[in-house]
Amino acid sequence: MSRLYFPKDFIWGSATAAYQIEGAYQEDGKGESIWDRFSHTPGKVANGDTGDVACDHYHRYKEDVELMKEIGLDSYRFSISWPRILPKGKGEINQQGLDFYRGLINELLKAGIKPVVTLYHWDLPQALQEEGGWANREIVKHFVNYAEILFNEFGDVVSQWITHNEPFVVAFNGHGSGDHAPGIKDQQVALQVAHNLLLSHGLAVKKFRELKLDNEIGITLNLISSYPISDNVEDNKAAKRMEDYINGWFLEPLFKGRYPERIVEFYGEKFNNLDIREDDMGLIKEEIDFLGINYYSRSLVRYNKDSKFLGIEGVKPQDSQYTAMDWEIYPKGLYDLLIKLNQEYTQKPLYITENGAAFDDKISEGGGVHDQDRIDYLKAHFQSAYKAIQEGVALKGYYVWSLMDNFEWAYGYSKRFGITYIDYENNQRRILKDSAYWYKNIIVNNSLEV
Ligand SMILES: OC[C@@H]1[C@@H](O)[C@H](O)[C@@H](O)c2nc(CNc3ccccc3)cn21
Repeated sequence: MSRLYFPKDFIWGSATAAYQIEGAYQEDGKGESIWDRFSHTPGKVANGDTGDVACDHYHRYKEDVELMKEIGLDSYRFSISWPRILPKGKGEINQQGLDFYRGLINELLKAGIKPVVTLYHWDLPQALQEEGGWANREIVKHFVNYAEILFNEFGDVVSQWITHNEPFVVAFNGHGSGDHAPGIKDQQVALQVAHNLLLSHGLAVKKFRELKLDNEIGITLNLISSYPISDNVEDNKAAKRMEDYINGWFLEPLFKGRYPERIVEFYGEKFNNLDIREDDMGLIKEEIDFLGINYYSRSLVRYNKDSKFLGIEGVKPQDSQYTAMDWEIYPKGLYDLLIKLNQEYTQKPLYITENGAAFDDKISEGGGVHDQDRIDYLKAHFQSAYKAIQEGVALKGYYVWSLMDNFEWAYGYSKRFGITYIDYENNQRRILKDSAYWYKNIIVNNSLEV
């Protein structure tokens, strides 16, 4: 056996999001979010699950920081709930909301764990949705107002800020397919939402720079590596369209100040109808300090002239392994993605802000949770990250999704991504899974045994 040693200042962390773990959905002045509304709408979430209680993190955050300390995390990535801070999305500030996050951050700092804050992880205040939400360009100033409140409140204790988590999902799952809140099914709206999200990101970064804070700011994108099933021209073009659809639509504006031409042509009138103003692309391209990457799996495609989705048909190799989300396990895709980002987009610091897998974890008779499949998944992806670092990619940290099992959006509590098991039938009891103990050893040694 040999050991792969990561750079001495490499950051090992874990990540969560407010709506997925906090619960206390109506407590201490919190306003309604679009996910409160969506999850309470019959038929939207598996088994009628909601985030009303979730992991009850709102009341158990001190216990949860103790878990992070036991695992030995260097850093913890979490999101702040906009409606906890501004119940109506704007106007009056809810001091109890600020107090909760102050308490959490204080516990993290006492434990020597770096707080990394995601400003927006999908839980828009419902009151803003009722004014059009992300489809209404007015939202940009409300987001910047919200961000400025947090920059001023926590700018001296937060290590890094992430403006948005996965604008692709907010736009296309929330406003295209409609399987995420607010459940709109309109590609034209989805494209406008994507643009307004990017614009809000750029203006929040601009505000951050004006405040002259000495921490860092970036954005997190869900990115894939896209491969053709054959080397024929049409399959290759289909794979490129897939990459432009998921990756390019956000990477190109953020780093090159333009939308990817291939897909712009495909969108045609829907693109021409967008409200894009003269300075927008320059504002979106405001320089960031790092890029966050959420990687879970690859995309393998073939051209299908009858496919209404970009002429693309997904392919699932029979000899591959799959997670409980039916996502192909493909660690090489992480390596290929990191190399491509370094070569084609940025040499800025990169962080894996999410990587992990859902498996059907069970509590064993001995009381432990033996999730060897998750250990194998993480080990293979850590090896891909290591290889990319060895080849010069400025990968500075890795956040395992997730610290604990949680509310998995439209899947409710049916999918478990955590390195900590949540026993929903037993008062949300926390049980560190074998993967947590395995991860602890990686962190202590800052190396991977292979
Ligand atoms: O699905 C697991 C996590 C989810 O719990 C996080 O909140 C979210 O940031 C997240 N993003 C992805 C990757 N992107 C994705 C989003 C929706 C559908 C399919 C993939 C996976 N995950």
